Amino acid sequence: MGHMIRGILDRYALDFYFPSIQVTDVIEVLILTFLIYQIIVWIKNTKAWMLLRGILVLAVFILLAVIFNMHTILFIAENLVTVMATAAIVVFQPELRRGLEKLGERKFLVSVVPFEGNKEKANFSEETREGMIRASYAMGRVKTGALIVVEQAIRLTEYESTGIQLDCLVSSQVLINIFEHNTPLHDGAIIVRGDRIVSATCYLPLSDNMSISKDLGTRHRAALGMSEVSDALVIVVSEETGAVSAALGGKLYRDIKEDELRKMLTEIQAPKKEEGKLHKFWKGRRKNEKRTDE
Ligand SMILES: Nc1ncnc2c1ncn2[C@@H]1O[C@H](COP(=O)(O)OP(=O)(O)OP(=O)(O)O)[C@@H](O)[C@H]1O
Repeated sequence: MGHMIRGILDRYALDFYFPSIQVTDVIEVLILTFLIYQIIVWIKNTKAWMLLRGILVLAVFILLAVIFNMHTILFIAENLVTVMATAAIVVFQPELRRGLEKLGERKFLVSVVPFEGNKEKANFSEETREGMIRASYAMGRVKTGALIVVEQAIRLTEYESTGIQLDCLVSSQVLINIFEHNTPLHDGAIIVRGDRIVSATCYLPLSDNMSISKDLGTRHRAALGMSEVSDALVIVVSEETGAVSAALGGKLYRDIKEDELRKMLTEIQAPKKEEGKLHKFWKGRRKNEKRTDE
């Protein structure tokens, strides 16, 4: 039996080419699979999906031009390839940047490099969350405009530096005071990191989303823009209507109720649930420091 199998193998199998597979080859395949998967997900979730469909339509036209020997179309297509590649990079700069930032995000790193998970993430406490909610709806009732950026894994240092540096615990009173009309800090956005306000009067990038409602002005566009280039949750209170909205992941959730905002704020830092209560209470405070609403 053994002789028979060996005979069959000698006769047929030896004609095949079996490359020797090294460990690095397996790693290479895994890396490529992962990258291709990420690129496909990225394409699906961004404007790049529309670009891809556009490219497919163009490809069909070019194929027809090849089949029917349309030289002029082929000449134009050949010369436009480089220009179009450069244009795509310029048009999709925010998405490309977001994609690269995502690679560096802690959530992603934790799954690949386990020790990253031990690093401190600037989470906020329940008091901070409630302070932000209370202040937002209190400002909404008296139609005071506000823009609150709640930082997550992506550091917003670049935007922080456009404003006035602060270092103070979040409380509803402080927030209401900051956004009070005709005060030096009311214009622009504030950035909240963990339990502290780190900057006020910050300038945020404006979204160029064409589908955003025409009745929304630059405050809402800035909130949406910030959520497109980062993982931050941006709370916006309209000066015109008093409505509270929130922008997250490039989407604007308009005129949301208190409970919805609470849910969003809770969900963005879901892993925090595992932490001890005492740790939550003290995080972000200096020794003997108290909130104004305590
Ligand atoms: N790029 C920006 N970054 C930060 N804040 C901004 C930015 N653009 C506008 N703002 C804030 O928004 C205010 C202007 O709001 P505007 O009335 O244009 O917006 P809106 O979306 O219609 O909001 P509202 O409903 O409150 O009127 C500015 O005074 C400023 O405080």
